[in-house]
Formats: sequence, structure tokens, C-alpha cells
Amino acid sequence: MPSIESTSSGESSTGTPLLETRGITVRFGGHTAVKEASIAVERGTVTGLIGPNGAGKTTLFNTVTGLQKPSEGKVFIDGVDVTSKAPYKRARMGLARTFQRLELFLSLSVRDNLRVAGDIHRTGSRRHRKDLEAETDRLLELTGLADVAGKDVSDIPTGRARVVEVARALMTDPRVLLLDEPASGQTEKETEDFADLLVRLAADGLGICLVEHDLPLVMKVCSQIHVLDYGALIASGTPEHVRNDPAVIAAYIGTEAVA
Ligand SMILES: Nc1ncnc2c1ncn2[C@@H]1O[C@H](COP(=O)(O)OP(=O)(O)OP(=O)(O)O)[C@@H](O)[C@H]1O
Repeated sequence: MPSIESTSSGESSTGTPLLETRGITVRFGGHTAVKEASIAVERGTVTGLIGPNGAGKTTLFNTVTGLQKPSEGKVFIDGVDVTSKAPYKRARMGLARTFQRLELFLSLSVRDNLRVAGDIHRTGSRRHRKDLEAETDRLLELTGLADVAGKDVSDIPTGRARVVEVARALMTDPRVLLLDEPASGQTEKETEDFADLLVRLAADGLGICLVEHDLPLVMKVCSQIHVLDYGALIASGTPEHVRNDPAVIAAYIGTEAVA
């Protein structure tokens, strides 16, 4: 991960969030999926983005990565307005993501899934190939995947395949990582290990935005949480603040308890 000088508040040296959306609105015909959503992800933190089904979380992610054009509002990466930039340009600026539906090469090994991502990101010189092998080994160790490195993704449990997606995203040297329901399909133990991994990655300087229905996980690892309901932000703050917010409790009644 490229290092950026940090302040004690976890912001980059300029005090600018690594990722910011300002007043994002997304309309699909007459339906407003996201309404004036402003969120920030700081360096060295995990920020949660939660809300009931259909609240607009994935649509907001798609807007951040450039897959979805906003009807209104702007997206900034480290203070730079990227609203009209193509997804690959945002990726080059340090933005990476995982998808709700696994988007891995199932018939390739775990190691090769990482290599492919690293190959695309780097040039083909011998020096870079050596770096690529070393980085693949480092990330297999860091993410706890070394024991399944040689197995095809189709032969490992879904919960661990989710970690492969994260490791693959890390091969692009991101500064900001967007995770869309990464714990879905994980066992309790896998989620425990995953929580540790997220905390370690953030401690290393990464800014992580976590969309997740596993609220205990969100409450455990996030320092800030944004809550969407019917496309609008109804609360933003610490886990403690969000957990006790009457609007959040009301939004979750009938779906699942706020952890
Ligand atoms: N391409 C699209 N065209 C029309 N409507 C869409 C489109 N994508 C999403 N929507 C609608 O926008 C709203 C927000 O959807 P979105 O998938 O962003 O929610 P979400 O919070 O990610 O939900 P979940 O937790 O179930 O994944 C929903 O009402 C959805 O049906």
C-alpha cells in the first residue's frame, strides 16, 4: 500500500478523507435509489455502510467506483473530483472493490487468481514478475490463505473464497477498499478471522468501506458507520451512536435487531 502521511485523526496529511461522496443522488427512471448521500472514508479506518435490503448501498458503491453515473452529486478520491472519471482511472488512483456475488476465476487456483490481478496492475518486465511473486506470497500469508494457495477456488468453502476476493483486490495496491457483503457465507470462525484481517489492514493505513448485513461484525470493526434507509442517510457516527439512534432502530424493526 502506498503510504500517505497521517494525522492522529486518521485523515491524510491534507486533512482530506481518502474517499468522499457529496450529495450523491441516483435515479432509475422515477425511482430514487440514493438520495443526497454524503459519506467519508478516512485513512486507517473501517467505515461501515449499512441499511436494510434495497436501501441503496450497492448503488452508492457502484457510483463510487464509476459503474453507475450519479444523477447529482460528486465523488472524490483523496480530494480529487473523480465523478466523470472511468472506473479504471479510479482504480489507478487506488480504489479497489469486491462484489456481493463472487467474481473469481473458479477454475484457477487461489494463487493464480491473485497473480492475474497483480499482472494486470503491473507491467510485464522480469523485475515486476519477481515483485509479483513476492507480493502474491505476502498477501497469501497476510490473508491466511497460504494453506489453500494451490487449490482451485471451486474447491474451497465460500467463506474463504470471500477472502480470496479481498486478497485479489489487495494485489492492486489500493488505498481505499470497498467491500460488498464480504462475510456472507462465512462461518462464525471465518468471520472472526476476517474481522482481525480488516483491523490489521486498516492499521496498515488502508481506508476500508464495509457494506455488510452481519451487524455484530460491523459494530466490532468500524469506527464510523453510515446508515442508509430508502436511499437516504438516516444516521452517521460511531457504533455506539448508531446503535442507539431511534431512526436506525425503527429502520431495522421487522428486519433484524441492531447489534
Ligand atoms: N439498475 C437498476 N435499475 C432499477 N432499479 C435498481 C437498479 N439497481 C438497483 N435498483 C433499485 O435501487 C434500490 C437500491 O438497490 P441496492 O441494490 O443499491 O440496495 P442495497 O442496499 O445494496 O440492497 P441489498 O442489501 O439487498 O444488497 C432498490 O430498490 C433496487 O431495486
